[in-house]
Amino acid sequence: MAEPLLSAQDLSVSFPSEAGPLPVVDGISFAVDREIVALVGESGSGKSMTGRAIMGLLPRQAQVRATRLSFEGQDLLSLPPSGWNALRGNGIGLVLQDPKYSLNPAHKVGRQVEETLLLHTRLSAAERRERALDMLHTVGLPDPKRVYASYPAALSGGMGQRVMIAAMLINRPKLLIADEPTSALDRELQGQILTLLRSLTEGFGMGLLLISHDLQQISQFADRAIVMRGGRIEEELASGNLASARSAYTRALWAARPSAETYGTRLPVYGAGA
Ligand SMILES: Nc1ncnc2c1ncn2[C@@H]1O[C@H](COP(=O)(O)OP(=O)(O)OP(=O)(O)O)[C@@H](O)[C@H]1O
Repeated sequence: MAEPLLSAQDLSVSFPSEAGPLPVVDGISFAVDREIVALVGESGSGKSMTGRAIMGLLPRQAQVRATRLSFEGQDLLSLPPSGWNALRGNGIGLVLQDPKYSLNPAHKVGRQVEETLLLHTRLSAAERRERALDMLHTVGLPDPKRVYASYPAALSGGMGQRVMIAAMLINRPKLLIADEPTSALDRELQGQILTLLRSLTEGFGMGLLLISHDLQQISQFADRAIVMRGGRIEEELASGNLASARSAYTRALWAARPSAETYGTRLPVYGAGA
C-alpha cells in the first residue's frame, strides 16, 4: 500500500523541567492522507505541539522523538534547516488562529500572498501577481485586485483568514495544517471558512490536519477525528461518530461542546485521571 502523506509513529514532545523531561505529547501514532483529519481535545492536550512538531516549529527547548515522522516518505526528524525551509509553504502549509498575528501589517496583501512563489519558484513578477489574484479569487474574496493592493489592517477577520489561506495554498502544498483557523471568527464566518477549506482540500487533492477544540465543528467538517487527552490519543474515530463515541472521555467532551449560548468559551478541563 502507498505510504500516507503524513505518518507519525510514537511521536513525543517534551519540555525540560526540574523533575526531568515533561512530555506534552506522549507517544502518539497517526497518519493523514488526502482527507480531513481533526485533532481534537481540551486545552493543553497537546494538539498544537503535535502540529508544530510536524512543521518543525517547536519552541527551541522542546525535545521531539519518534520512531517515524515522515511526509511523503521523507524523514522529517533528520531534516536540516534548509530542508524545513523548502518544505514549509511548499509541501506543508500552516494556517493559524488569527490573521492579525500571521499577516505582517507593514506589507501589502499581494506581497504576502506571493511570498511562497518568490521563495520556491522562478515565476516572473507578472506571473506571481496573476497567480495571487487567481488565488484570492479562489478563496472567495470579492475584488481581488483591491485586496491585493491593501494592507492587512483594511481587512475584516474573515477576509484576513481567507488571505492567509490563499497565501498558504498558492504553491499547492500537499498538506495543510490549520490550528484553530476559525476561533477568532464569529459562528457564521467559521462555517464559511471551514466550507472553503473543505472544498479546497477536495479540489486540490490535499490532506488537511484541522486542530480544533470545537467538536460540533469537527463532526460536520472532518472525515476522521483523533481525540487527544493529556498528550496521548484517547481514541480515533469517524467524525460522524463523535456523538456515540466508545470512550466516556470523548462522550464527555461531546456533551460539553459549545452550544449557541456557550459559544466562544473554552472546554472545561478534565484532569488526565478523570
Ligand atoms: N514552551 C513551553 N514550555 C513548557 N510547556 C509548554 C510550552 N509550550 C506549551 N507547553 C505545554 O504543552 C502542553 C500542550 O500544549 P498545546 O499548545 O499543544 O495544547 P493544545 O491542546 O493545543 O491546547 P490549546 O487548545 O489551549 O491550544 C500544555 O500543557 C502547555 O502548557
